[in-house]
Amino acid sequence: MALVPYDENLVPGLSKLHKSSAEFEFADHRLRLAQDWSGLGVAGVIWDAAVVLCMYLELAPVNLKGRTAIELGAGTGLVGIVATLLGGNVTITDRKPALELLRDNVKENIPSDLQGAVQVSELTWGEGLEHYPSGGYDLILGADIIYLEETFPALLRTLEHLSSMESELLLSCRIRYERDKRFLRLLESLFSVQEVHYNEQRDIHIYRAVRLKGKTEL
Ligand SMILES: C[S@@+](CC[C@H](N)C(=O)[O-])C[C@H]1O[C@@H](n2cnc3c(N)ncnc32)[C@H](O)[C@@H]1O
Repeated sequence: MALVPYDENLVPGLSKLHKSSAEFEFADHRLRLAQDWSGLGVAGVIWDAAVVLCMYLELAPVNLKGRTAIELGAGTGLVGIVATLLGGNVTITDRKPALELLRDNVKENIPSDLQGAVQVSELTWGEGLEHYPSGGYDLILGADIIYLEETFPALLRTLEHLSSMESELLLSCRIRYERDKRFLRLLESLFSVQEVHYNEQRDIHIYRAVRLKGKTEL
């Protein structure tokens, strides 16, 4: 449950200019995450999709215990941190500029006995995928990562590379534009996609996807 959920409506205002922090309570832990809009833009703040995905992971029957998970486009790392606290072995990823803040947030919010269950690493969609095990993750997580049409083919390639027939993909997002729906249709070329949750207050959808049998080519 979020103690002080991030309010996206504040972004166009003063909060844009400053570094700040946001507090949450998830998985019986009090979390305090640093944000840095001025330095990192969209990667430096916590989006509603992340908060709603954490609520879903905590309350819904998503089993993380002992499972391998990877978070894509993690930004400040809230989802990956909560997934680790819920028992997952989690790789939290984003582009290089976001990694310093991510590492700081992981260090601050994951107790020392769980630090071995989490790693932060660079992953720009579609690049250097050979560094990540093909089909190597039980759970692939992404909050508010469907928004740049030019990244859609690389994002889909990344999801294909990371997933096996047994993997589960959970994507949370606000549908802002037609192009967001276009990505979901693209996703359906390789995955069976189902909406499993809608948070009306925050207008956030969560989609669960599993690989379609026999579909391996883009
Ligand atoms: C809207 S933010 C969401 C951040 C975080 N998941 C959240 O919900 O709070 C989008 C994230 O996707 C990342 N991103 C955008 N394009 C990317 C790419 N080509 N490869 C990897 N990450 C990317 C950004 O760096 C940013 O962290």
